[in-house]
Amino acid sequence: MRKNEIYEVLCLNVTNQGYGVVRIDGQVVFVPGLLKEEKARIKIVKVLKKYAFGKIEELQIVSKDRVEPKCPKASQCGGCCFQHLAYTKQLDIKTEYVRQLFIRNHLDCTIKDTLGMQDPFYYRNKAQFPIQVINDTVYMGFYRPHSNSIVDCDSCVIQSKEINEVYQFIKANMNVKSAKTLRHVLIRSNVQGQVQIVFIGKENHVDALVKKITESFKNVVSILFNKNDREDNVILGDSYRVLYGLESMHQTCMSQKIQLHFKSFFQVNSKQMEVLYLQAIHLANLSKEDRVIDLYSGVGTIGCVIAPYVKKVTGVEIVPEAVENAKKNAQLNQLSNIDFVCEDASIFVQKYKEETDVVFVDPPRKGLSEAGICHITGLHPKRVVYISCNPNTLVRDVKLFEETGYHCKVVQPVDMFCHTNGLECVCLLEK
Ligand SMILES: C[S@@+](CC[C@H](N)C(=O)[O-])C[C@H]1O[C@@H](n2cnc3c(N)ncnc32)[C@H](O)[C@@H]1O
Repeated sequence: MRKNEIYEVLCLNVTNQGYGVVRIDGQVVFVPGLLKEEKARIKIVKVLKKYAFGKIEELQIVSKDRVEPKCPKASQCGGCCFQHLAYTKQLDIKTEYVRQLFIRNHLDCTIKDTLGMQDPFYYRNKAQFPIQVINDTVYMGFYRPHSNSIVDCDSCVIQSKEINEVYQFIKANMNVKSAKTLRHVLIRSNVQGQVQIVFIGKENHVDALVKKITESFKNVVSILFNKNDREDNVILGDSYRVLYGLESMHQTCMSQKIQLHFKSFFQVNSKQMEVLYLQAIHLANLSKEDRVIDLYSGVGTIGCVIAPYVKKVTGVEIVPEAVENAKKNAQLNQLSNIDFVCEDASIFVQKYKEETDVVFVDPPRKGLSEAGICHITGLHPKRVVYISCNPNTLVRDVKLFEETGYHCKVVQPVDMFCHTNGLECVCLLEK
């Protein structure tokens, strides 16, 4: 097989990344956007040792599950790889992906169907728009897949309406001088419709724009400049200046008030966050006698939600601003049985000696370390509830838990990231 060759193919399956899978002379070829049972004329664009990539030239037989993407840029932007597929089928692909992962790893547990959204659009409460200036023209939008070039977008159908409105205003009023010193604009919204904006870059030339924004939008409650002159891909720098309002905004989770610093983590889908945490609480089967550890606690969202049902919660988080928020959130919600520690979670569990009934873990994508798992199981909790945004590291870690005598009973996938390849899972591990 060679680059630029044309083939007529039948799509056998779709991966969790939205790539159609075809076989040509026994070799696997991945074709972005092609759906199961579709026939197409494809062009080979890249040939590697074990597989190749193709692109659709002409669709000859179209799947009944194909839908018109709501976003005109869906096929160019790297954000949504499934907008062309009926939403219920997206959920099936996500469930099947998790099921196959567990089967391949010889893990015998119940994988439930993915819980999706009634309305899977305009759900995100956080967007990071990259900015570039090319030939004195400002480009803002999202990165193309596997690239640093920007697909210029005027709106995004998975971001909240408030984020879209403020983004469009910023884009329309951004001049070349300001844009040249910026890398990203981060915009967050909450369920009350309030908005926080963080301009990220080398120098602050946005004061005039900030004035225009605050004159035009009463719901913008916080604007910051975050200095980032790093050469790598890390979006936020260390130092910042508040340009308007405060450095935190408020969110809510299951009627708990959550103060959120712009550097702190918060689930990007507020509705599905509640679905996920309800599942986690259900699996944890909490009682008033339970002493709970909430590892990777962020701004204390899970801790604050479960505190009324248990004896005591200890949250552990590494980002100092998030821990500050978490302590404030305990006060805001009048919770006296919860405290927060600013420490690396695996170091904390290594030293911790107190009786523990339930451990919640909600780590970043890379999951837990082997030593961390060993120290968690060394506390002999009755139940571990593992929330994960990466099914691959979840499976790896579940295998390690199983080696120590904990058994994974059930995994519940929740679609937090509709139309994209992201997926959140919550699972219960018990002795
Ligand atoms: C997926 S978020 C979960 C946050 C929180 N449970 C929630 O629901 O909002 C992961 C959190 O782990 C924190 N984190 C990352 N590495 C850590 C470590 N080594 N020890 C403790 N916390 C860590 C991050 O700052 C982030 O707040």
